[in-house]
Amino acid sequence: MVAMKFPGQRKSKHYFPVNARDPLLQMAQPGDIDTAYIVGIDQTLVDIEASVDASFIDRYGLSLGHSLVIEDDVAEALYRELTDKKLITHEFAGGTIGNTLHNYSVLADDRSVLLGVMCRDVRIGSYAYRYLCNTSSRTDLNYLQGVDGPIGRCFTLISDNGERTFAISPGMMNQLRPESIPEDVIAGASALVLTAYLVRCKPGEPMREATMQAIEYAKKHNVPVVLTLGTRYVIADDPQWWRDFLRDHISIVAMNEEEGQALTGFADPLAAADKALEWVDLVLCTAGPVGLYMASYTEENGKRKTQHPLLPGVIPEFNLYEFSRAMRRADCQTPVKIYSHIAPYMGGPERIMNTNGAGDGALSALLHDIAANGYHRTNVPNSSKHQRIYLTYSSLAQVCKYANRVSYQVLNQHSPRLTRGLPEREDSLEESYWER
Ligand SMILES: Nc1ncnc2c1ncn2[C@@H]1O[C@H](COP(=O)(O)OP(=O)(O)OP(=O)(O)O)[C@@H](O)[C@H]1O
Ligand SMILES: Nc1nc2c(ncn2[C@@H]2O[C@H](CO)[C@@H](O)[C@H]2O)c(=O)[nH]1
Repeated sequence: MVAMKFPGQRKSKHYFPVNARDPLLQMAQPGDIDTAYIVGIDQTLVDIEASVDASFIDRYGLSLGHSLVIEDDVAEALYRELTDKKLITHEFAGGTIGNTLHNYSVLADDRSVLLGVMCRDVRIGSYAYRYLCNTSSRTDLNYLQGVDGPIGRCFTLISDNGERTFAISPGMMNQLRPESIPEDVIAGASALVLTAYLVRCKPGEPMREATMQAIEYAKKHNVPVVLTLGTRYVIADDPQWWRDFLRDHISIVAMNEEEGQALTGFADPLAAADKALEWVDLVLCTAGPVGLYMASYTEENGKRKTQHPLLPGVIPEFNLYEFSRAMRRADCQTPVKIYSHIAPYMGGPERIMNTNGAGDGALSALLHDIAANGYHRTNVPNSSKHQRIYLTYSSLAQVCKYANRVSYQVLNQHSPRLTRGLPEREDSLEESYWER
């Protein structure tokens, strides 16, 4: 069996995946090597990207920056106008969790499992076909539930100012049934990944129940549940409902600063991340050109001081213990909160191709680190790294670096799905660095 690619070396200057050289790992018998994987649920969607003017958004009853579900007749009219005027620029496999799992599999060179629907009979050239062709071969699609109808379409409408507006034509994307959630697949996963979009379905559509079924299995088998928040409007509809949902079901939340504000009332991403720790164990909050923040818990006795400069913020010197590894609060005897921040990698790309999926990319990196921890724990259980039950393999500071690096990679390409893994050697580092 091939070993999973590990997230990075213990060196702070750069962050990229390399094969683990842990001698203990090499001693393990091949039969002992167990794989770690991530499972997620998504609405199976293709992104149909087009550049439009403001009047287009108004004409179809959409709302700028929002992701709205549209009726079939509106979708047909909209699609016809886009094709007639030749406005469609790209068509990709999409869906926020599909993207995240694909990116995870590309980064880890390892298995992820996608749960959702797929057309029972796939026609060559159809959107379903395109979805399958544009998903990593390491993403296991064998558990998809067959449906007799189309997958969803996500019209990704880019305005002159670069703002994206999503119009979702759902097709059969919300027809995933609770019986289609395999308990053993959830039980063996390092994490279950969900999006807030999953609970946005019409009465009678089973997606929400299927999601709740997966959450129930994850809780039963102590698998951390990860939620990414979608857009701020989904949260702003009923912030208290979401706070309760996080408190009751979620270990890890990923959001951008706007979603963070809708959830917590705090516009400052560090304040929002800190507030969210009331409900969950680990927070990833991306903040566009400001970079990203992470917040979590660790054991008082095991906390580690940073060697980086201390940073100012709503919590002074908040990054003091960022060299600590994240833990679930319930696994700490004396939990202490830890925080970290990182500015965009290399100051951000010279030219941003597309910010679509930059946040999802950051989440894939975090998931890779979590799965690497599960992999290492299974294969080297006596390692000092597992004296406590940690959530991440690396320190919060290191995970921030990795997440940030992956976001940069997504910003540098057009599609939200990585076309390849990170380079083994960063061009930005001088030759002597590699000669150690
Ligand atoms: N304008 C920018 N300049 C530099 N870096 C950026 C910029 N926008 C985004 N980034 C990088 O990408 C990361 C994620 O960006 P952002 O906060 O925009 O994600 P998001 O809104 O969740 O994206 P999406 O919902 O499309 O996945 C940031 O943490 C930062 O590292
Ligand atoms: N699952 C899901 N993904 C969405 C929705 N709206 C937008 N996205 C995805 O969000 C991604 C960008 O983060 C795009 O690739 C879209 O496909 C939705 O309602 N559900």
